[in-house]
Amino acid sequence: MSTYSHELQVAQLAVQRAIILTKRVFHEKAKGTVSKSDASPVTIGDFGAQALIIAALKHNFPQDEIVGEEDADDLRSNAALRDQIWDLVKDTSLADSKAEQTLGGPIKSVEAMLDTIDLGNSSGGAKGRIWALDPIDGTKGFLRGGQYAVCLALIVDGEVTVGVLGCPNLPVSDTAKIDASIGADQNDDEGKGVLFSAVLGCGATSRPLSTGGLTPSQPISMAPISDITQATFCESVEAGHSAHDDQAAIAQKLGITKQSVRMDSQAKYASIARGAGDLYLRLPVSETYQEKIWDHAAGVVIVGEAGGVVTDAWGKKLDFSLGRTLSSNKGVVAAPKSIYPQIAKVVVEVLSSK
Ligand SMILES: Nc1ncnc2c1ncn2[C@@H]1O[C@H](COP(=O)(O)OS(=O)(=O)O)[C@@H](OP(=O)(O)O)[C@H]1O
Ligand SMILES: [Mg+2]
Ligand SMILES: [Mg+2]
Ligand SMILES: [Mg+2]
Repeated sequence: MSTYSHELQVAQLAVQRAIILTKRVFHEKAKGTVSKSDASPVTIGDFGAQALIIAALKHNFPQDEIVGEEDADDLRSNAALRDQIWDLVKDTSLADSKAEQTLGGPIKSVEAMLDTIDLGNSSGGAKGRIWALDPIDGTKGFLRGGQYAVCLALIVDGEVTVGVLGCPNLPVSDTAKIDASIGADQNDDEGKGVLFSAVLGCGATSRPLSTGGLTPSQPISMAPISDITQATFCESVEAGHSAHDDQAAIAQKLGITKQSVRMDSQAKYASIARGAGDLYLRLPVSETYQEKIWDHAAGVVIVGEAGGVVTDAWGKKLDFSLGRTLSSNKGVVAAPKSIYPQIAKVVVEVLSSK
């Protein structure tokens, strides 16, 4: 077995199992949405997915720390919400019993579920093995039936080493370039659901999501691009998450004529890594907002291994060793190696002229 192959397998199966739950929430349930202290939404899907993934990590790697987006505070004071989540978590399992066994089987009790969610409370840092978990990235996209991703990455001594992104609403087929329709409501599951993975130094892959064991994978790589004016660039749906006006100015300066593709979540990183798009621009809207490590860790290693470069808006490598946030970085620029320098120069020009 190569280094990190067990970590990769557990992460892939754990993400795959969590997506069984998030899809059940989307199709069968009231979403149980509550507002967090920063006014952002969280649903029973986010809590349930965090519980299932942390249980799988703790079963296999009991010593590892976990930086998870959610905590169980709201559930300890809201029995109805807690019971709704437990109802889903207790009988969500992979259809392949060997794969389910690898993840340690079901969580034992509702109390154990709350404690498991709270194991995502690591403060992160520069030493040792730390998992970064976003149980639903793009919660707003999830709620509106757009793109969302279940995101898990292993950071070793501050370096993102393993990354897995489960994107239930991306098309399995990657032959077409993405366009505006990709970010819109996904009305059915037909032909959708992709699991992206990478291990540092070992390349990036994708495979169709399944509800059992892992399906065969294929290598992915960014699209070769020589004429930047033909690039497809991705950005957030929410204007509050990245500066659409600065991004439009950058695109214009680069001579990009195509309309940007707006989609929620790290599905943006996944889409450029498989060559369905070319660039991802995420310029800061606020002086004070610090990007969260779970919003980027998996995407960064997947794009890096697919032949891309990811930095912040000023060309600095994203530093995952400083805790739960990327406190020394502002914004994100992700692009194929060949055109990154051209883009980075224009990003700095636009930001400096403000
Ligand atoms: N002000 C601000 N600036 C930048 N980023 C922010 C901000 N506020 C929230 N967030 C984080 O954005 C995550 C959603 O990812 P995207 O921005 O790619 O999606 S979206 O298109 O805007 O919905 C979202 O992740 P989830 O909470 O997991 O959905 C947030 O962590
Ligand atoms: Mg959130
Ligand atoms: Mg997120
Ligand atoms: Mg989230």
